[in-house]
Amino acid sequence: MAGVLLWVVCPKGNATALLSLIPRSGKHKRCRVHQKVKFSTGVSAISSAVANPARSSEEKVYDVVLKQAALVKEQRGKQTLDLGTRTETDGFTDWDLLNEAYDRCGEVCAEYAKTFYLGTLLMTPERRRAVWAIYVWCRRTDELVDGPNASHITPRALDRWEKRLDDLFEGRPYDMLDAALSDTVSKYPVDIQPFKDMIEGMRLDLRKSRYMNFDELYLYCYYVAGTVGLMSVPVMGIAPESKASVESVYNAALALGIANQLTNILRDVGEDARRGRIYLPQDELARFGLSDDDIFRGQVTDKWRNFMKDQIKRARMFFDEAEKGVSELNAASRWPVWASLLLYRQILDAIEENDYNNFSKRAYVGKVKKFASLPVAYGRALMGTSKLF
Ligand SMILES: CC(C)=CCC/C(C)=C/CC/C(C)=C/CC/C(C)=C/COP(=O)(O)OP(=O)(O)O
Repeated sequence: MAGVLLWVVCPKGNATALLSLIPRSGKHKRCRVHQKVKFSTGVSAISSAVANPARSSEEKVYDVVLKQAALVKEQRGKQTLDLGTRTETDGFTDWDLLNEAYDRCGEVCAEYAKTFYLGTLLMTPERRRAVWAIYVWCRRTDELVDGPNASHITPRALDRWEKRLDDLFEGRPYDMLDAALSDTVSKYPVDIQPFKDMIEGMRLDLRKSRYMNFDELYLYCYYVAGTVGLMSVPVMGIAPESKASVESVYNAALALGIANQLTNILRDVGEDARRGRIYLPQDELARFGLSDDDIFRGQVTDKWRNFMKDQIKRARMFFDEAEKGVSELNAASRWPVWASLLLYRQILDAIEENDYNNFSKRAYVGKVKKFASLPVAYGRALMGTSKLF
């Protein structure tokens, strides 16, 4: 996921430091999305599900959204989370060791996602370290297929990673980083499904290098990035004063993951093609008179520009959908989310500024723009709820 939240301003150069921590391997791409109902999002999936018995990826993913929302609602019904009262006899044994594990997660987050890390410092200490633990697990999972050992990764290795996940959810962590997550999932209404789905995304990436249509791509994006949004909401928390439905907040979180992944895909078209991978809907390429060969050739033509305009428009629609939900989060969680959203969204502007040459020019947001976004994000975070209900 790279970046789960994490992802924010994660200087690429820091990647190596993480490696020591993480089992590595192949290379995959995280998210992109959509089509069917033109520029649809999860919300529209409900009505289309009724009309169409053959369920789309969005409809299937929306079932997961509903399940996650139900868990949070159940938790909201209870008083407050009982945090910080663990003793040395329950669950994971040693309190000091657990604190050390969380600190290590924080270090990893600080190393790989600096801006996001800074934002987490505004959260309550309990939420902050829970976010770090989730971040680190996603990072490690991503590294399985995206790190230096990626070429050695097999479906069996992913099965073992999933078994480890089951164990940590049952309070049997394998190592200290798992122990931090194990503790987090015992305290917050975090469900295992999005974690399993992220592993499924890694499996998909091992066996698939083409996506026939947006529906297939959407599912991939959900697996590798939408899941991060679903994992984050229970920890970030919904503002007590929010009048939005829990489902709509989850839907916005899902949309942010999808938007980020689509952006990531559009930015990395050339890099992916050099690895033989095309994370763009084949039917949409054909509709614009483009084929795989055009991607491998890497010439920016008018056909390509028109295709890209359409793809960027879709990614922005997912960002728009996500923006509606940020102000429903707990006040202290909004700033890091806004900051990362604004920064990632600007990558789309950078692709335009590069005249759609995403074959040989990497779109990036310069330091000045990055820093200029931070006060904007802060200002938006101060604004209250609610555009969602
Ligand atoms: C909007 C609401 C209600 C909640 C927020 C919910 C959250 C935190 C959603 C974020 C989901 C997320 C961060 C998905 C990961 C997306 C992604 C493509 C990360 C890319 O990570 P890297 O591959 O490290 O990125 P770079 O290649 O740009 O370094």
